[in-house]
Amino acid sequence: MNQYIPKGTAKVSARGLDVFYGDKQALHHIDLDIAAGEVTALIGPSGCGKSTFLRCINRMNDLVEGARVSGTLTLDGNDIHDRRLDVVQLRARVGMVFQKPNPFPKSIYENVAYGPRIHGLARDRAELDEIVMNSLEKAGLLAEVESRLSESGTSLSGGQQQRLCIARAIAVNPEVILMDEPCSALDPIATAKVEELIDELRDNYTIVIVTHSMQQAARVSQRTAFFHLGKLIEVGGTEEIFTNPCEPLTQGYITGRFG
Ligand SMILES: Nc1ncnc2c1ncn2[C@@H]1O[C@H](COP(=O)(O)OP(=O)(O)OP(=O)(O)O)[C@@H](O)[C@H]1O
Repeated sequence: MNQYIPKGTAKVSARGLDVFYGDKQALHHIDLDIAAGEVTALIGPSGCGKSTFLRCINRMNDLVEGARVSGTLTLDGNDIHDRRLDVVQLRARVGMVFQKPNPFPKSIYENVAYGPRIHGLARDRAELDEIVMNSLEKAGLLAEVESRLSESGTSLSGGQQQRLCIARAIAVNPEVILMDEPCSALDPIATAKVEELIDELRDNYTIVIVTHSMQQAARVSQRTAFFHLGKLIEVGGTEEIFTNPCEPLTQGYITGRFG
């Protein structure tokens, strides 16, 4: 198999990762390293386990009744299933952006201020303001919302709401950002803006994105991992995966023979 091992230490590393939902095994013995400062795309047909893998990284599967994970998964070499690990802290280090933009029914300002406030990241209102403004700026949204920070987050367009959710994730200084089909509810222009943003963010964050769009994976990622029926079939440089994959299954998927 085309096994990608990053040159530096992997930011996130899975070894022999199995995930079960009740009796059903959703992931089989996944070995995958995710490098810092890159965008890694997870692709594959519906139900192949992409979202399941993504949700392991911030232990969102803990919230799914009957879900069971075995094998090892590390963040900076530390086991994320260590009993002593604080899951709230883990989810601050590993932020998540979902398929459907899900701003809180609060003001634009409060959407971004919420995380830093509960994590005690600002000493006073001025510091909080600075975090909110910086996060909106990094998410490419500040110019559009600066004059309406007290309006509801839900009053924004879908694309703006998704960038607000990205600002909300950034506000707690994450190291990794997980994105589960972040553009599937957006029109092409909003999608292009989010993709541009992903490219800008990769200098400072490790990004893992699940996408059904191979064009999107090709545009935004440097590494692509192809899953099929709960197994990792192949991982490699994105260009290589899309032009010269090693595995016939990958070839079949990228050429649209199944999926
Ligand atoms: N909460 C759950 N309870 C039971 N089974 C689940 C649950 N979530 C996912 N599964 C099953 O696990 C397998 C992997 O699902 P997952 O959502 O990870 O796949 P996916 O590749 O992200 O699919 P899609 O592209 O359709 O979102 C599927 O067979 C799915 O039915």
